[in-house]
Amino acid sequence: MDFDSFVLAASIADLAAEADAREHADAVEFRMDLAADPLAALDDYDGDLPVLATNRVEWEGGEAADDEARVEALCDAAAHPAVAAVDVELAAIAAGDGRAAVEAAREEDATAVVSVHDFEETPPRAELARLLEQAREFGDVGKLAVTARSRGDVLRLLALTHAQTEAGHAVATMAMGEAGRHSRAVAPVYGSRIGYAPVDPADATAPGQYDLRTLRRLVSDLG
Ligand SMILES: O=C1C[C@@](O)(C(=O)O)C[C@@H](O)[C@@H]1O
Repeated sequence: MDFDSFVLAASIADLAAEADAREHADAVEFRMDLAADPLAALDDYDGDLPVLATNRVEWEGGEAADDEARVEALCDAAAHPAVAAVDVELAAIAAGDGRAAVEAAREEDATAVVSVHDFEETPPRAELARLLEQAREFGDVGKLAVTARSRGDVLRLLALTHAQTEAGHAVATMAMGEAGRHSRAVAPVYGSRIGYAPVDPADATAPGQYDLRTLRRLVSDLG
C-alpha cells in the first residue's frame, strides 16, 4: 500500500470487523494492543483490506506494555502478507527499540508510518515542524496527532500539513479532541495521507474521531 493519496483506515481491535469496514475504508488499522491474541488473529485474517499494524505503547495512548514483546509482535506482524504498513512511535525509535520495527517493515516491503502523539496540546509551529520532520526522517510517512483546544491550533497544524505536502513529503496529521474534530475531514484537503475512524463510534480509538461512514462522506464531499 503506498500512501501517495489519502488512505482511510478503519481502526479496529478485532479483524473480523473488516467485513463491516470494507464498504467505506481503504485499509484497516489493526490495533494489536487492544486485541487478545493479535498474531493469531492476523494468521486467521481473510479480509480484503490491507492492514496497517499498530501496537500502541501505553505511554503514547495505547494499551501495550513497553517491553520487548511489543516490538517483536510488530516485527512479526510486518512479515505477515496482509500487513502493508506498520506504525512505530518516534519516541520508541528515539529510545532505540522502535528501530527494529522500521527495519522489519523495510525488509518486508511494508510502509513504515512513524508517529507522534500529543494528548495535551498543539505545540508551536516550529516544534510541530521539528516533530514531523523527525518522523519523516525515519518513516515513509510522518504522522502527527495533536490535541487542539482552539481553531488556531488546528490552523497551525493544517498550515504545516500544507507546507510539508507542497514540499513533496508524505505526512498524516490530525487534531484530536472536540476542537480538532473538523481537522479529520479537512486535513486530507491539505495533503494528509491517512485518516482513522472507528466503524462504530463507541469503539473510537482517539478523542474526536468521526465514525467511518461519516468521515468517508466528509472526505469525499470535500475532496
Ligand atoms: O495514531 C493514531 C491516530 C489516532 O490517534 C487518531 O487520532 O485518529 C487513532 C489511532 O488509532 C491511531 O493509531
